[in-house]
Amino acid sequence: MDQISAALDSLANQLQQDYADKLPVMLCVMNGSVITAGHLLPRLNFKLEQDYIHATRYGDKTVGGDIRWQVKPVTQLQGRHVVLIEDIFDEGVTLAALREYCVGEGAASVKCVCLFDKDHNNKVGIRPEYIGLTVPNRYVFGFGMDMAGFWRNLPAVYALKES
Ligand SMILES: O=P(O)(O)OC[C@H]1O[C@H](OP(=O)(O)OP(=O)(O)O)[C@H](O)[C@@H]1O
Ligand SMILES: Nc1nc2[nH]cnc2c(=O)[nH]1
Repeated sequence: MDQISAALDSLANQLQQDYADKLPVMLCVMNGSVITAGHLLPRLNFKLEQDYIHATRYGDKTVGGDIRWQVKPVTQLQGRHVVLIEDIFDEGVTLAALREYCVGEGAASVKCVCLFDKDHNNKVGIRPEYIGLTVPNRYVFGFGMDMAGFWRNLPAVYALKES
């Protein structure tokens, strides 16, 4: 928990430096990022707009599938500096789709702040601009991330037992 807290402080400092004068739209990527966003946003003391976007590809599974779009943001992204708030960067498929969507909506810039980066090389190519901590290449849950739909509420991060 101390490590998570320190990582959130560091991410907030970086965002503070880069976005204080940009009136960004911070998009919480539902569902997993709700806890990350809830801890990160109060650490920022500049004017911003907050909204959410909901795309998912894991559902109750531990392996990702096709992206399912659930909700697109109500806030107009045209000409805006968009910051996607993510809990975990795994293969990068979700982030690639989210970026493409925001660029397609005419965002002036799109960057991503992500609390956890999973340690493996099977990534689609893009990376979040701001990363908090690295987690091992295991299915993890807690701090917003689910285990078969449950345990998002755990205050720390746990790894599923390897079979
Ligand atoms: O880099 P990727 O391999 O695409 O995986 C990362 C995505 O997976 C998780 O969402 P998930 O689809 O599990 O939905 P959830 O947030 O509702 O749990 C997480 O919140 C990211 O959005
Ligand atoms: N809960 C959870 N969701 C993910 N989405 C992509 N990787 C993961 C993971 O390790 N855990």
